[in-house]
Amino acid sequence: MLEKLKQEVLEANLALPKYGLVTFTWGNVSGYDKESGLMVIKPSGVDYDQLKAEDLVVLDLDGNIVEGDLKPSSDTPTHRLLYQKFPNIGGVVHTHSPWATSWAQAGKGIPALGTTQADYFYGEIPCTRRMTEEEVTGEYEWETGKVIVETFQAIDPNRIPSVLVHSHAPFNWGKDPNEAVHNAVVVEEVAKMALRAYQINPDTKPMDQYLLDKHYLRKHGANAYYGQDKK
Ligand SMILES: O=C(CO)[C@@H](O)[C@H](O)COP(=O)(O)O
Repeated sequence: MLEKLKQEVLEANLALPKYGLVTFTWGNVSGYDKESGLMVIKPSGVDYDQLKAEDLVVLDLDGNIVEGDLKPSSDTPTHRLLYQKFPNIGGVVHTHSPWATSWAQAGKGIPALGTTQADYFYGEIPCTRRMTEEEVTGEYEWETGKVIVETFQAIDPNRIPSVLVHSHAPFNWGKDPNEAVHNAVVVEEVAKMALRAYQINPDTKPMDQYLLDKHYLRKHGANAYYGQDKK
């Protein structure tokens, strides 16, 4: 199981430059196996074209390294907390993809303006509040996870599998690393489309609820959870 998860995480990290989501090493993907309680994440600062399965770091959700010689991604605490707090997810992606990061820097969520977003997100992709000086100077990456979880108190993370961290960049998730990367690509695309829509028409309004329902619920079902559309 762990070797399979490592391969999935390796391929998902290699997909980041392939889809234009990263510059240098500004991104990381992890995967989580609920049965073993172990996660696998990219090592910090390693170029994607140098990355090998044996470089990946295996940890438990308390942050204890179980396997791997390299330093885990600096964002590991954020990934850990999302796995602890968001049941059903098995993959997390963090990038500084430029269009979505522009919305995060502006402190604005991405409204659902069209069916491209509605096929993956049941509404607006939210932006967190600003982090306090105490949070930033404290256990920063852990506190980043806490601000994300706080943002989802009234939002179902299964139905909106992405967030923009204010003044930082997007975090995305899914049932596995591959789906998390897929969602990260969609966020970058809808971020670009939304900004252009507002440039064309500053008075652009969010899409109608009936159209959002049609596209999201047709694809995910009324009680969809990752990997198990409830009938
Ligand atoms: O958000 C940041 C830095 O602002 C990090 O995500 C880096 O962009 C990647 O860090 P490593 O995964 O290489 O530690």
